[in-house]
Amino acid sequence: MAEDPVLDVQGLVVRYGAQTAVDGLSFSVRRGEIFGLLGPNGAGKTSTLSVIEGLRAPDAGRVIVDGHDAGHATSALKARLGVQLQASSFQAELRIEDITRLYAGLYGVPITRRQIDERLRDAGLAQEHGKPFKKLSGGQQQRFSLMVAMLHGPSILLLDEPTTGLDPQSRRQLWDRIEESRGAGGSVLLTTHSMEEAQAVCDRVAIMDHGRLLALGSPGSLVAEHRGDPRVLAVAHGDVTLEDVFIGLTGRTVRD
Ligand SMILES: Nc1ncnc2c1ncn2[C@@H]1O[C@H](COP(=O)(O)OP(=O)(O)OP(=O)(O)O)[C@@H](O)[C@H]1O
Repeated sequence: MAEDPVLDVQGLVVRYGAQTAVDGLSFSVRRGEIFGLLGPNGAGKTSTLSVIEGLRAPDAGRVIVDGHDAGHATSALKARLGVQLQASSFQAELRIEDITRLYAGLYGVPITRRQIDERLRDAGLAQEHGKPFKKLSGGQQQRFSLMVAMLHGPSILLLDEPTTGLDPQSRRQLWDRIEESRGAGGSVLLTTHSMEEAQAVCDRVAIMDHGRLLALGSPGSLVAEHRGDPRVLAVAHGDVTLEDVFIGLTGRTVRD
């Protein structure tokens, strides 16, 4: 029998006044899976994440995170979620070892000085432990925020465009760390505009637009399934790629 998914989104609807941002979206993330939520600007990805995070109540449908209803943002729900904070959320002047202690306290995870050193070392930040957050490079800041998001051993990590703005080296390093978290039994839901990234790290992806699901499957299976689609062939240059499938299904029009 299939295991319960770590995240189950069923018939999700999110509205802002008269505008429907998410329009009956359903998908689930399996345990140990890296799942990519893909869509053009304004497709509804961030709105979906905000319900999963318990920041917004769904207007319809339901979201279950590791057995907990995200519609009731309880501490049990928050304990199951790892949310990567934006750089601007961290206290820029504080040393990163102190920020680590602070967040461990917020998450209710007792942490010793030695454990802080270990966490920072595992994130490749051993030399930086005494530096204020603002003195870290962009790649170091991303690695640090990923480490903080995982301090309490969440069931699923939510990463909203985790590698935007990183150089190729830092991007690869972050991919390695995302894959390591799967090795440790964790699950990941990430959004990205990089089809290369989706292809490299995601076990399965959902392509959405206008709040609706257009396609779901492994990157390889989506390419195989859609390689004969005239909309995809019309945009392909040579061998059909995931990006061709994405543009074929969502259209060439640039979104605001
Ligand atoms: N707080 C809000 N108030 C009103 N409309 C909103 C709000 N947040 C998002 N929207 C609208 O809802 C739609 C979906 O936006 P959302 O941010 O979820 O998309 P997205 O897929 O995350 O886009 P992007 O890739 O640009 O981050 C858009 O049309 C957006 O303008």
